[in-house]
Order: sequence, then structure tokens, then C-alpha cells
Amino acid sequence: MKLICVKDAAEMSAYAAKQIGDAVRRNPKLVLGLATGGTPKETYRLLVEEYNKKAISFRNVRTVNLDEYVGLSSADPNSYRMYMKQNLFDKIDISFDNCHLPDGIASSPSDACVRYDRMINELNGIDLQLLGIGRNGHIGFNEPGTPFDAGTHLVKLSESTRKANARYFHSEEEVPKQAITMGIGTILKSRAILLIVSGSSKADAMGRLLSLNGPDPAFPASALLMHPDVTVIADREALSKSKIKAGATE
Ligand SMILES: O=P(O)(O)OC[C@H]1O[C@](O)(CO)[C@@H](O)[C@@H]1O
Repeated sequence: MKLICVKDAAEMSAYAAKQIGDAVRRNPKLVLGLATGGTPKETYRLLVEEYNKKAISFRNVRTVNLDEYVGLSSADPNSYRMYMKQNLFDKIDISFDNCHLPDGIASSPSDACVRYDRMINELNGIDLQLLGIGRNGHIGFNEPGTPFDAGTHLVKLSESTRKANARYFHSEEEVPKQAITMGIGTILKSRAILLIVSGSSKADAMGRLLSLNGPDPAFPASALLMHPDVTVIADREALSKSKIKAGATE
């Protein structure tokens, strides 16, 4: 795991946008795994800026998102498809046919999960997966205890995750109780992974991730220790409870 320590969220986003932009320029048909939540928003804005400067094209890029709430249609303002449209897809030259998210309103969520993994296989896997981390160490919506070999599956969201995400809804009760998420097994098959982490609310999670001796299913992000090509970009606040605080290290 390569750790890049940056000053703040702005530096983290700039670094991540540069990594993603360079990957797209190297491979215009990149299969790019995307995340939602607050952390990647500025990264997406910077990628849109690059596109507006004609410094990048997404015409042939294929995207696969980590997760989607169950029960929210793509037109729902809180669906992750809507998030992606508003923050990225509607603002660049990507083809919507190339943008994939789990189907949160499938009549059979379990069939939707099987279809999602099959689709990722048909794309020949994910070249670069962008990840955020939850306060409890979740990646995607893989809550503590998720087996590391799980494929895309239906999850019951933990109370802490529903509380953390309630800020996007009118009330906590409105936050869906279930989601479909790529499994940790699916995520680990990505050829490269970029984890972005910012802010003091992630300091405990980062402290734990950086002090673990090995993978532990009680802390989902620790699965990343098993992957050969993970870059973590974390800011000072996120590293405030870790031993490493400044400079870049490997
Ligand atoms: O970036 P945020 O909003 O802190 O969210 C962290 C993680 O939590 C999720 O939003 C799921 O709760 C992930 O998609 C995201 O990576």
C-alpha cells in the first residue's frame, strides 16, 4: 500500500484527479470504478474542468459504480445514479450506455447482483477503482463482517452508515435500509485502487487501517492490505490519529 500524505481535501482531490486523468489519457477505453459520497465530489469537479479545457475525453471510458441504494429510482435526487449524473456524467462527453450502477429498483435484487458481476467480467474487470472509506471502515457499502471474497450483494446498512448519510436526506428515516454494493471480492479484482480520505471524521478509521498487522473482516478497508496496487491519498486531518503525519511515504 502506497500512502500519499497531503495537506487538505483540495490537495487530495487534485492528486486523485491527476491520477484518474492520466489513466484515461493512457487508456481512453479505461474501465473506471467510481465512488459516491462527499469525498470524491471535488475530484469529479476537477475532471470536468479538465474536460472543459479539452485536456481529456471520456468518450470511450466505461464506468462502474460501487453501490446504489435499494428502492431509489434513477430519477430520485438521492440515488447514486443521480449523484453521478449531477457531479460527472452530465458534464462530460461520456456515453450513458457506458455508465453502470447496480439496479436499485430491480424486482429481484439478487439477480441484479449476479448481473452486475457478470457485466464487470464482460468488461474484462476494473482497471482503476476509486474508493472512499466510511467511519467504520466500510468500502462501498461493505459493512464490518463482510467476507472478503463476496461478490456484488444486497446489504442491510448499519445504523452508523445511515446516520452518516442522513445529511443528504430530509431525515434519517428516509435513508434506505438496504443497498446493493460491489463486494470486497469484486473490488479486490480491480487492477489498481485509489483510496481517498479527508477530514477528522475519518481519523479513527485511518489510524486503524495504518496500524493493522493484516486483513481483518471486522474492518472492511483492511482487505486493501491484500491488494498489490493500492494508493491511499489522505490529508492531515484524516491522518491526525495515525503515526505518519507529514510528507509522502511508501
Ligand atoms: O465520502 P463520504 O461521504 O465520507 O462517504 C464515505 C463512503 O461512504 C459511502 O458514501 C457509503 O456510505 C461510500 O460510497 C463512500 O465511499
